[in-house]
Amino acid sequence: MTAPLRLGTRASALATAQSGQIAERVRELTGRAVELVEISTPGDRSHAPVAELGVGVFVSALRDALTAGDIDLAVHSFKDLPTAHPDGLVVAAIPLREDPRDALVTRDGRTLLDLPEGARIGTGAPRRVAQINALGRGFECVPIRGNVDTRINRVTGPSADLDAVVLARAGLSRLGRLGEIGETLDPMFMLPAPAQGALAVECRTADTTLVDELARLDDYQTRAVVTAERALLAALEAGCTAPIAALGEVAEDEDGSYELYLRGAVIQLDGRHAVRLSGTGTLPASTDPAEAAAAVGRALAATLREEGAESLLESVR
Ligand SMILES: NCc1[nH]cc(CCC(=O)O)c1CC(=O)O
Repeated sequence: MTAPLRLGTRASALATAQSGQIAERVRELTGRAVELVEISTPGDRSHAPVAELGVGVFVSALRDALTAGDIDLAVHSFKDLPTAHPDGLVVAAIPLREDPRDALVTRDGRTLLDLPEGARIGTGAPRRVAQINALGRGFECVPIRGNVDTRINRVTGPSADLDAVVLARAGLSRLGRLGEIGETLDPMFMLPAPAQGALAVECRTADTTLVDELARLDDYQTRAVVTAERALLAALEAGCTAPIAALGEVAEDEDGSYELYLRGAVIQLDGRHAVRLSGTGTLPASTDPAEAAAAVGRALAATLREEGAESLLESVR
């Protein structure tokens, strides 16, 4: 009888929902018992905007607990992970991604087209603010923080003060709240954050048995697209709070190899200037797609730079 695996999670509803769903998958695939261990992070205790708290604020407490041996695995929202990876830990699985798109929560099923000029939209994420401003519809972006429930309450609660909030559709899906979406936003104008909707299942590199067991949760196509999106972000030397968007998609070729189509955008906060480009590459059929996918991301980052991404980023640094 082996000891149960300890899965560390933040206490928020979203974190416990996604950790619980992964715990269930680990039980199914490995036959091992899994228990959730709540870890409080400075990001949960602070009310400052995420852009001020800095990259990885939600992640380091979980990683410290992993390194210290207090927990055996952790589930992160992949888009919240810093691009640098710590020694001694490995992302052992990237499970099948949820729908990566952003969603607009409104009252009475209103869509973006139904919102009047001057409508107040809650989001503090520079990437979302920049793309809403780029619509040229005269919307006002209002910085907002807190968990999903708090954010939705600003629109539909008793003391609502906003017309809409932008949230990742994936988070709403994991919480069973898709019904509150007024419109899922088209990536043509609201390109998601790199790795949005994907999870990273992390453990200690030295736990080789667990590393192998968790590999059964891995999804090839998700790993490929997420690797490409994150390589683009890393090559632009920017974190998850920069106005950078990326979305990879994969199609299978007749010969069994895969074609990766990657879109990327850097948008100035006021939405007046943006660089939006795409790139493609072929991924090997059977081997690890990571290197080929990362190359597509780096190449697209280089093209974005040539077309002026650097000066757009400079304006927000
Ligand atoms: N930065 C917070 C965060 N990190 C991951 C998600 C949503 C779920 C996901 O992308 O996997 C959210 C909330 C949001 O952006 O609406």
